[in-house]
Amino acid sequence: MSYKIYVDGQSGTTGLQIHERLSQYSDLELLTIDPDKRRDPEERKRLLNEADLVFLCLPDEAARESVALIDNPNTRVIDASTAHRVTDGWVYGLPEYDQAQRDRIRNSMRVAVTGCHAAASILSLKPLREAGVIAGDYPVTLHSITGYSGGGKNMIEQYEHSEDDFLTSPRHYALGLQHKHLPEIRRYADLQANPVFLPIVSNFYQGLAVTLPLHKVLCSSQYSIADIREVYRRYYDQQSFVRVLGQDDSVGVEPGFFDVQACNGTNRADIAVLGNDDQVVVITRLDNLGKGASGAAIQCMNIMLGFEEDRSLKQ
Ligand SMILES: NC(=O)C1=CN([C@@H]2O[C@H](COP(=O)(O)OP(=O)(O)OC[C@H]3O[C@@H](n4cnc5c(N)ncnc54)[C@H](OP(=O)(O)O)[C@@H]3O)[C@@H](O)[C@H]2O)C=CC1
Ligand SMILES: CC(=O)N[C@@H](CCC(=O)OP(=O)(O)O)C(=O)O
Repeated sequence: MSYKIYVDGQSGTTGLQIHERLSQYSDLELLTIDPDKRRDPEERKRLLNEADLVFLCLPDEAARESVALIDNPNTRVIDASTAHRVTDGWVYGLPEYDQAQRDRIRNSMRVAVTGCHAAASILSLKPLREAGVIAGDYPVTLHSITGYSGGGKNMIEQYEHSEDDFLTSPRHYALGLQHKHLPEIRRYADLQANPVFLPIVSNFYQGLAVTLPLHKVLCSSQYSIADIREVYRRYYDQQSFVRVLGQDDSVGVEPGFFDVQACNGTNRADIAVLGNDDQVVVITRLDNLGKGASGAAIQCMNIMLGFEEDRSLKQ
């Protein structure tokens, strides 16, 4: 059977990448909208209801509008926006979250793909919470360094076509500590309070790394750095898109420096446990446009439609 697929927001950063990946599936029928009508609710409604599965690659408000336009009970939705990630009736699109998540995704009509910062944060936090290395009231701090494509078309335009000097250096943002990914991080890492989360956007196109400091005195029992690495190893043992870096693995091209862009072009997340037996940091990197957006969305589609999970995705 050939499924009909529609990408709402097909000309945006994430939409274009999903389209490109879908063009490798000769057994799917891609529905496309006339570019002049791409914001026309009537035309979008027609396509949304004709499709077996739709990707929403839109700002949050437009994603909510698309969902409201769907009245075909058989149309399945994969939403790349922040709109539905902690909404009842939606499944969180992170297959590696726990043992049951793939089945939840497979059986769902509504899947919300993770935020890019959130994916790296939750992949770091969940095994530690599950093993009891940190408790739910652990005071979590997260820093995320991201390429500017994370900000979509407008930010790409700003970085690539402006002469402004301030864009040449890294910029902290979300300074009110209320970034839109906090609700999903808090819920899926099962934390009692919001982490202190501070992202930093820098002058490179794509790639992201979240740093989680672990203060050993605050961890529930005395885990060595090797024990912590082992917790991740065991947790992600069966996951082809998560790699736990060993003590001797290189984390960057140049010794002593971490490479934020090493997962670019893949759907992989790398987790590095660094430091020493007194102080540990966990750094998780991924491609914000891959595992952080279009790659994750395609991975969810593969699961939902019964394809090989890694079809068209690089590890
Ligand atoms: N970039 C990234 O790394 C990530 C992005 N996301 C999320 O994915 C979603 C899309 O992001 P991204 O691709 O970066 O954004 P872009 O700004 O690059 O693209 C947004 C797209 O949405 C379209 N659009 C906006 N408003 C409407 C509307 N009312 N009706 C129909 N179409 C509309 C735009 O159309 P037009 O061509 O007319 O401007 C554009 O094609 C967002 O929710 C974003 O937060 C998620 C994870 C990572
Ligand atoms: C650099 C930059 O601005 N990045 C975006 C994150 C992109 C993303 O993951 O957005 P969604 O939550 O909508 O999926 C931000 O921090 O808001």
